[in-house]
Amino acid sequence: MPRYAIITRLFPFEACHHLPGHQGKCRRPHGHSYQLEVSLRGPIKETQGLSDEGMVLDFAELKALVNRTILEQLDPRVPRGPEAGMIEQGGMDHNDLNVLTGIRTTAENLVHWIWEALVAGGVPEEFLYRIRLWETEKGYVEITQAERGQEGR
Ligand SMILES: Nc1nc2c(c(=O)[nH]1)N=C([C@H](O)[C@H](O)COP(=O)(O)OP(=O)(O)OP(=O)(O)O)CN2
Ligand SMILES: [Zn+2]
Repeated sequence: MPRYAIITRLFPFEACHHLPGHQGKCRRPHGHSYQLEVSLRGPIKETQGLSDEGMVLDFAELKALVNRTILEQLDPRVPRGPEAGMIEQGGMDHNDLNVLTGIRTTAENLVHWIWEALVAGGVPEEFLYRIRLWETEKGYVEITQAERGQEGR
């Protein structure tokens, strides 16, 4: 019987967003120091002599996957979308999650967007265990297979 484990790596990033129509302060553009936590659950590899013997997935591989599929698009030095020109004209110098994702950027919606981006980027969905996104130091949203409607698949 294979032994299983859950591995988690943290990915801090800076970005701005706003929530149109929000009754509080969040309707205006503002920045957050987000902290993304990506957790995978899988069998511990047992093949002797391989670099990843005793691992579910090398943290370096997980880092490369998340960088490629999510964080490289969020790099504030890489403006995206039609608003990119604003930066040269003295506009926002953070990535704007509203522009990048095209969704209403609540933390709830963002964790589902991140889940889907990771799967589209090649992370096997059955290995995705939890996506947790800290929007502030005090508040986070997380989803697991259950919230994706995939428990027991
Ligand atoms: N369920 C959710 N509620 C809120 C979200 C969200 O994504 N999901 N987002 C916001 C805003 O983006 C806001 O920037 C963060 O809210 P809040 O915790 O109120 O921010 P502060 O840390 O600045 O709170 P203080 O109490 O003023 O320190 C709002 N709600
Ligand atoms: Zn916010």
